[in-house]
Amino acid sequence: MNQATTATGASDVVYNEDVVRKFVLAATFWGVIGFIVGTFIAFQLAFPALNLGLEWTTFGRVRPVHTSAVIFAFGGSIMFATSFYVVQRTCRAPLFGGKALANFIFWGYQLFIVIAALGYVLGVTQGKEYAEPEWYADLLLTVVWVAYLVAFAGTLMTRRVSHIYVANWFYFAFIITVAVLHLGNNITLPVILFGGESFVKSYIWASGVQDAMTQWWYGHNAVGFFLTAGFLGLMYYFVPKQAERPVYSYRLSIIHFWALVFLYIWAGPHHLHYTSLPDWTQTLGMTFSIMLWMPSWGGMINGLMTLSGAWEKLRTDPVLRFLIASIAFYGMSTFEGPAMSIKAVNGLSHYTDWTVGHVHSGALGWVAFVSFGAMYYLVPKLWGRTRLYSLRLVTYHFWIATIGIVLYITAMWISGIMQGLMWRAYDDLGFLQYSFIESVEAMHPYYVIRACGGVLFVLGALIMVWNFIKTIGGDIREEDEFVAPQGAAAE
Ligand code: HEM
Ligand code: HEM
Ligand SMILES: [Cu+2]
Repeated sequence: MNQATTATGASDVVYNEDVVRKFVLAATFWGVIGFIVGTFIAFQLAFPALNLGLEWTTFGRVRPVHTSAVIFAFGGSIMFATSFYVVQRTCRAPLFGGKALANFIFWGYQLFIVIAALGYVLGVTQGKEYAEPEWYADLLLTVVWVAYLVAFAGTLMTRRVSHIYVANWFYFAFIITVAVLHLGNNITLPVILFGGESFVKSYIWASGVQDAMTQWWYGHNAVGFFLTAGFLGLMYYFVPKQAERPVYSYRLSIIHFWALVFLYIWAGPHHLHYTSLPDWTQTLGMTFSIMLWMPSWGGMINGLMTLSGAWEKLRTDPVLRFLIASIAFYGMSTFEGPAMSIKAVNGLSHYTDWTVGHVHSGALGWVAFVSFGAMYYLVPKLWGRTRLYSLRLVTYHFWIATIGIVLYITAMWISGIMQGLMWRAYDDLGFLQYSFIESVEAMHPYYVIRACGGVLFVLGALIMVWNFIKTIGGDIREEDEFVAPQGAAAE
């Protein structure tokens, strides 16, 4: 495998780096927008006056703008950028389909994002979480995604090395599964086909519990394949690269790959505990979720142990620090998830902020951090600079963002468990001890703390933007870090 990770590009192959550059810029842009919108809705929850009394700016409409901006616009652009970069290099082949296909994918995807976000603000939605876009946007995404599959699989098929590096397995599973999920969860009938007045409105084929199960088969595997498998692909390329070490165990990567893709698909019912979903289905979802802990930690161990023999690099390399911290957060949220999938635990955690805390330890700690690490690696390479403008700024970004995450998730753990306990508290006469609004009031301080965590996370991201602007501009800041690596530790 080592030969694959150290591929530097045979001289006769011209890689398409233009599309990678575009997607890196898009990811940076959408990341900042998504984090700012997240911080805005966090303040809305703390101070409802910020709904501004306008339909377009209410929490309910802005929330999906946040979730889609961070998952699909930011996360998606990262996936396109890194998968295109990695597949070309590890296959020593130019991107299949040429510039035209790559540009179609880029602009088609950006168009999809804008159409989807405009719809949310105007009140157009299917009402399915993470699958809010209506049928016309879904169709556009289908075309773009097929083009993505063609470009990626075509590059694999025209590869000039016999071996397929493990990162590509994860990317490929991500592309295929997201296609299946998207098609399965969006089978709808637009009302206009049946003489309805509205162009935008459609109805999902299923209803009731069948619809709920389809939705959470989708939602859970969006986490499993969009936010996990894809980003594991990223990890398998960029961690060995940045650490300059081979992957710890190639065998482990194959075992945990197959275990992960097999188990994830069945775990969706843990989103529907204690609903009208049949009991056996809930238990099945719980069982598979608990088993899922193992392949998840297999990935974590493989990522962390890649550093064995090179741990001291963590002291001097802040980019590596982002990557390794992300793996630690991945391990944490994939421990918390199986715990929350146990019905007795879920009885407390479900509907509370505990879920939101779990989401963001995965989303901020794992997805965003591993992406920042990859972007810091890529930007100097893609723009032909010898190194980043400033490593010290990377260190600042790391610590500011980490404090932001810690504020976010600890506030949510406390408020979530408090919510759960308040809702189930009875007084001596057997009446509920608290009214719902009392539990809402009790959340206020934690919502303020979470919003402050968001401000720090945004601040860190803006530092990154500044670093990118200077790096792309060709500036280099004289810093001790570069001459005497020990300087970073003394900082
Ligand atoms: C500055 C950083 C961020 C802040 C302040 C923030 C804030 C928020 C808030 C306030 C909510 C609504 C919670 C609720 O309804 O009670 C939310 C939901 C969500 N956010 Fe973020 N967010 C941030 C970054 C991210 C990132 C980077 C991702 C993904 C990569 C993400 C993914 C999500 C998801 C999936 C939900 C829905 C959670 C659920 O339904 O349980 N967020 N966020
Ligand atoms: C072994 C791995 C994992 C398991 C078994 C798991 C399990 C769970 C469970 C039980 C819930 C709460 C469902 C509910 O009460 O409504 C949940 C929610 C969630 N988890 Fe995980 N989790 C895992 C890893 C992750 C990771 C790594 C991420 C992010 C990158 C993530 C993102 C989410 C999101 C976005 C939700 C909220 C869905 C919603 O209600 O909108 N999970 N997860
Ligand atoms: Cu799930």
